[in-house]
Amino acid sequence: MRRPRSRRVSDAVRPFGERLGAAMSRRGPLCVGIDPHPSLLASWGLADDADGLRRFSATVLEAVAGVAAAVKPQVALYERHGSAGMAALEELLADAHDAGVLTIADAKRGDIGSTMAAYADAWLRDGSPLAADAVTLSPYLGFESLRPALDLAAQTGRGVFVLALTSNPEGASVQHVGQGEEGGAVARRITEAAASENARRAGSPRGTGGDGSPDDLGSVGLVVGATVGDAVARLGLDLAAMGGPVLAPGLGAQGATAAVLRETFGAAYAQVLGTSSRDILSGGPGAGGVRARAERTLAELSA
Ligand SMILES: O=c1ccn([C@@H]2O[C@H](COP(=O)(O)O)[C@@H](O)[C@H]2O)c(=O)[nH]1
Repeated sequence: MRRPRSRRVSDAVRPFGERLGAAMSRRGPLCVGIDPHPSLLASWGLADDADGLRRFSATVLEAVAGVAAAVKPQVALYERHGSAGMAALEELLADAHDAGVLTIADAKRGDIGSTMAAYADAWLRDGSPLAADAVTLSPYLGFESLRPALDLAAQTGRGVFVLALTSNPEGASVQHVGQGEEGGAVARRITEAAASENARRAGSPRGTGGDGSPDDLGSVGLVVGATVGDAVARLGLDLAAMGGPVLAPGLGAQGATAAVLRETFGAAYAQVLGTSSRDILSGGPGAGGVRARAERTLAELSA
């Protein structure tokens, strides 16, 4: 039987950027990805079904609740189980909320405005069964097509992470286009659009506190992979001026290290939330093994 759900309304007064900044100051800059791949479920001795997802998710949450600033469930890995998988995701989102851990739904949504409003409603509306603290968005239909999500997130104290420079090698074929031309590369234009959005919402420049603490972050963040090498500098992405958090996947299984992350982001490092999934999750099946890997990753990111 499903247990009663928490209401999961936003705490109205505090925007996502502020809440994430506080969590990063308190716990450090780690986001743990919850990616229940079939191979991981098997190595944990769990069935590749909704019950397996539930047990996996609950163990990871228990393991990292006091360690990670946020968790990032990979929606596709719940969606592949249909409605039962999505119910398991709903439970994880509610449990994380109750445990005081911020949630970033990695759904990579993006569509024409009218449909975008429905995606926004699903992930960012108070009382929605799938409401998370933030959701990842794809700007391939144009940054402005994301308007319904940008507006609803601002209204409900939630956040978005817009794909700018993804961690996969194929991303460059789209995201680097325009480099050297007036206006710059696609990734730079997305970064500038996010900067305008954060500045408009704040009414004043946002950014880090200047003391290395993620103070006063905006609620519109970007996804920039930990594996992008010198592309941030080469394409002229001004992440400090962007003012929002930077979600950086690619640690561990995709080859990036904490040292690489520091080198890649330089002055904007205080805004960076490093995220790792498989490398930490392979510490299971016990919560202790997952926690140990999360603590090790956090120590490296905080060193
Ligand atoms: O550019 C991106 C955007 C999202 N991801 C997602 O992050 C995790 C990474 O998992 P690892 O096991 O740590 O490699 C996964 O859910 C991706 O879909 C990304 O890797 N890169």
